[in-house]
Amino acid sequence: MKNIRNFCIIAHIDHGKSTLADRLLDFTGSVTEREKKEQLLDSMDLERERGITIKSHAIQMDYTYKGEKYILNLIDTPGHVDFSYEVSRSIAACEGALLVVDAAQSIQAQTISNLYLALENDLEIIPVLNKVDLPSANPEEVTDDIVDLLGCKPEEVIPASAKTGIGIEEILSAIIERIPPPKGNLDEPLQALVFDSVYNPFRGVETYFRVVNGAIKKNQKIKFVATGKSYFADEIGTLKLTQHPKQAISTGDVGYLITGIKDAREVKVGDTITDANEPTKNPIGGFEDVKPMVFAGIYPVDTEDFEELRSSMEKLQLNDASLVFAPESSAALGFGFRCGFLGMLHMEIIQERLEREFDMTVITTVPNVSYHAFTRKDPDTPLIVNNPSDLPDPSTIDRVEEPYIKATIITKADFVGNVMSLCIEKRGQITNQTYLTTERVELNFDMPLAEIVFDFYDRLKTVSKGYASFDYAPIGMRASKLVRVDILLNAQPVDALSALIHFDNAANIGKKMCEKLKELIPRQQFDIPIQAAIGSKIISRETIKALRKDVTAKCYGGDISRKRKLLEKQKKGKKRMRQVGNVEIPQQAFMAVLKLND
Ligand SMILES: Nc1nc2c(ncn2[C@@H]2O[C@H](COP(=O)(O)OP(=O)(O)OP(=O)(O)O)[C@@H](O)[C@H]2O)c(=O)[nH]1
Repeated sequence: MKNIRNFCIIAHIDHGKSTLADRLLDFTGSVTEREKKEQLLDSMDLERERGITIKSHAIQMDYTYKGEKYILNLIDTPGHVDFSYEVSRSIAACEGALLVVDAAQSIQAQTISNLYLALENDLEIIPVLNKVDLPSANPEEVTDDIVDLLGCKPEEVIPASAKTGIGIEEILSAIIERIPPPKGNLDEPLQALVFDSVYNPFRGVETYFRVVNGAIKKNQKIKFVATGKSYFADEIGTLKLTQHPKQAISTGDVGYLITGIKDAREVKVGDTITDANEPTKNPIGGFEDVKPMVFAGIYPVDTEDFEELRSSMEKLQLNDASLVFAPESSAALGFGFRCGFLGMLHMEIIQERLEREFDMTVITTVPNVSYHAFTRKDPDTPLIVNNPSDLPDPSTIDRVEEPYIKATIITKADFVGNVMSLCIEKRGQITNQTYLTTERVELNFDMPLAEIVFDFYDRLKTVSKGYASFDYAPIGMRASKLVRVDILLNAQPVDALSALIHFDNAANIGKKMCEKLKELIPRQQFDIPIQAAIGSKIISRETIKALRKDVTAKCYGGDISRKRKLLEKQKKGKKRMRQVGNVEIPQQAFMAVLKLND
């Protein structure tokens, strides 16, 4: 055990976490040339394309230092706020962390939020100043920033380049010298922390764990504490680039477990694995059931594909336990599902996977958060509203609560004014402002989560010319004056376009919605009035003028093949349109509310 080191890499997005991981694997000889791929730890196609690590994995390296053999377990952490609970459990499985900071970008919002998570778990922090090879690098200044942030000595910051290999050996020495070996007792009953799981269509769910006390043995009968279910450990082993089956994994070490579980929901990140016959009395703390934060309706473009969509969603859920869904019906869209996601990125991933892996064409409605409505009749019991159209009659409502977050934004001093105006417009209340240096400022706001879902990232980037980083954490529910704004097309309410909006912004947003929809909905053969309403009160109106649209008119009947081509083209253009009443609505229109400021 004294020769084991468990560590993770924490960094702001793009500061070089994956590249550094690759370099460490290279240097310790954990990868053969043949196995070398550019981003070794990111295995899902989608991840590779997006360049972000969505699912955390672990990898074991052997390294000889001063004549002694060491086992280094690198636990990879996802780099996006949607997956912050998984990050926290990966961090909990380690004794130390490499804090990677880009020498040109310095400290960013995610650097700080991840650092706090690591400090809460008492991790030893090794600061790494990455990308020193860049001409734009500012090593002295950024080292000062790191020293200020951590209160460490300048010589503790390791200058490195994950690209050229500078500093890699120093990092490995620091991992061994500075990170303490795991503590724990081999004679106690088994206690292992689940920090990740991956679905494998052939072998079932692979559970990644860190043994805190005792040992896990092949064929042992084990139990998951939170779910209460027992299984046999069919296979256990350590993770190199491939899996290496073992007879036992002991205190302090990291490994994988295969039990034949076929449903991802049976393995919960943060759960404790113990012996079924001699269970531990102390499950590992910090377990939470992950709760979806963002909801949206997903509907098949072709109403006949509902059952196929259901089976695709069920299959997706088998390997992504954080996806939740329930059937719903919409007057406008027919039968579909109300789905819960960890965040906006998670939602995009699910939508893309439905299309790529299951060949489904779907319509997604405007995402919203989960509200609590309290009625006058029963002002103590919250009614959970995951769909704006489920909000009870306003006359019966006592109050509505919405989820709030604490936002951390780091920007340049020049942009503080812009960022503040944006956050205030988004109903934020500033709670703190700290100058990290004379140039860089950290701002904290309490804000409604719903405002982040709506176009916040893009606006933040624009107002700060790209010089702002952003991270957030939920801080609970707060009462807000929210009203439901409905949209009527041709005098027919389209439930899928309803949104809950703060009373003060309702008139403005209603108006912008109507204008945006006018842009997005193609002209048809009759006038289409677009109205926004609160209850029975119309707050805004636009009209789409009629157009007799005959795409073949230009062809003078001459060339038939050209005519056919045009008709084909028109047919294709119809994909992702939904007929609501007698109006055709394209997919973008359902997301219009997200794009009001374009
Ligand atoms: N010049 C230079 N570029 C680097 C260095 N390390 C990483 N990069 C580049 O920086 C970019 C981001 O690196 P990644 O390793 O993907 O960053 P990451 O932190 O893993 O990013 P996420 O997985 O998206 O969180 C890539 O284009 C790398 O090639 C370095 O030391 N020097």
